[in-house]
Amino acid sequence: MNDWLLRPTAAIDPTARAAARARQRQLTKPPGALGRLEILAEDFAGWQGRAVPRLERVDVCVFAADHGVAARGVSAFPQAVTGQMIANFATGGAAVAVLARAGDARLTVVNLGTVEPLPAAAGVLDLQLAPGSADFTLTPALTPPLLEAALAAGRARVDAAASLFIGGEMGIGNTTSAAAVLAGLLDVAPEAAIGRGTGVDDAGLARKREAIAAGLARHGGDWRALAGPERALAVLQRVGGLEIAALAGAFVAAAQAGVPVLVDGFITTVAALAACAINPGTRDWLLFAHRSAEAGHGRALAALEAEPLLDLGMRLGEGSGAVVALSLLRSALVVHADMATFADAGVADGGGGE
Ligand SMILES: O=C(O)c1ccc[n+]([C@@H]2O[C@H](COP(=O)([O-])O)[C@@H](O)[C@H]2O)c1
Ligand SMILES: Cc1cc2nc[nH]c2cc1C
Repeated sequence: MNDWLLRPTAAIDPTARAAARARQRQLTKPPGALGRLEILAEDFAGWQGRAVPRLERVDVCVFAADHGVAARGVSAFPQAVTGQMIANFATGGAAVAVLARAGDARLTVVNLGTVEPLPAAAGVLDLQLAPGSADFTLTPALTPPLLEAALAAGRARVDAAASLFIGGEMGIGNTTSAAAVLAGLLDVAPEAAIGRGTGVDDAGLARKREAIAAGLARHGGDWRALAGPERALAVLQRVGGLEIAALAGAFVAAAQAGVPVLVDGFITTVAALAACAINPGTRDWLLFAHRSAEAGHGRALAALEAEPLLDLGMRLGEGSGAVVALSLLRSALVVHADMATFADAGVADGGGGE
């Protein structure tokens, strides 16, 4: 079954982290003057087990799926957009594709299940596990075997040779599913978890709240007595979605493989919250790229004690915010690696500590 999910995550190397910190003090700048960039370099040193870490290969994987709950009128866009955007990722016109190209990251697109099967498209891994998830106001979103297959599909996209994994998602209706997962994991009211997604009006927002309330009323009893991994898996199965589960599986697998993850926006952060509930060691391998404009993201970030790098008012998903933040990581690691030390440059140091 899902035994792999509970296997230990990789260890962080405290010696390499300390060596990176010592190196930061020798670089030609006042101590701490590069702020959070210094911490990022130290984080990567601990993850990579070397004082001078490098971003050699960045993998971006966009997981796409349809959502039965879209039938409740919870999105500003028609369901067909999920499949249409999959093609746009593959042909390179979507934001994340453009950004990945510019940012020297490798993009993979995985279709986990759309209502309309995709025409064969070059560059898409078309798994089509099911025609999307079921409408969770009526039945569980996923069957247990589908949940297992989606988690495994995420795991299969993680390559231990990558220096960084970015998970993206695409799925019309998925802010409703993600909000339901968030509400289920944290036991918060739908109001605290929802936002306008692709831009629903007040009536659409009310339909989202009602759909989530109906989902919680129908399924909440199945998980309320549970805790830890059992609860997270029950929530994902009852009210989640294929791409949310795949992201959670990928995040756990990345932490187990020793590959750090740069988490994107609302849906991916909810998947990260589920991943950490399933396997708490996952948290040590997560960095958070940005604060999405989606109301509800703050709740998920707070639960993970995450302080994202950027706040740009983005709410696109796809992994786009994470690929934007990738340039910050590159800056952090290049100054750490290539700046002159006080000794190299013949610059007088301050003589003291931080
Ligand atoms: O990542 C985010 O923070 C985010 C916030 C709002 C919307 N989205 C994207 O918009 C789609 C879901 O919106 P909706 O309104 O259909 O639920 C889905 O494809 C997501 O990638 C993503
Ligand atoms: C056009 C469009 C692009 C997206 N990318 C991620 N979610 C999306 C939703 C829409 C509607």
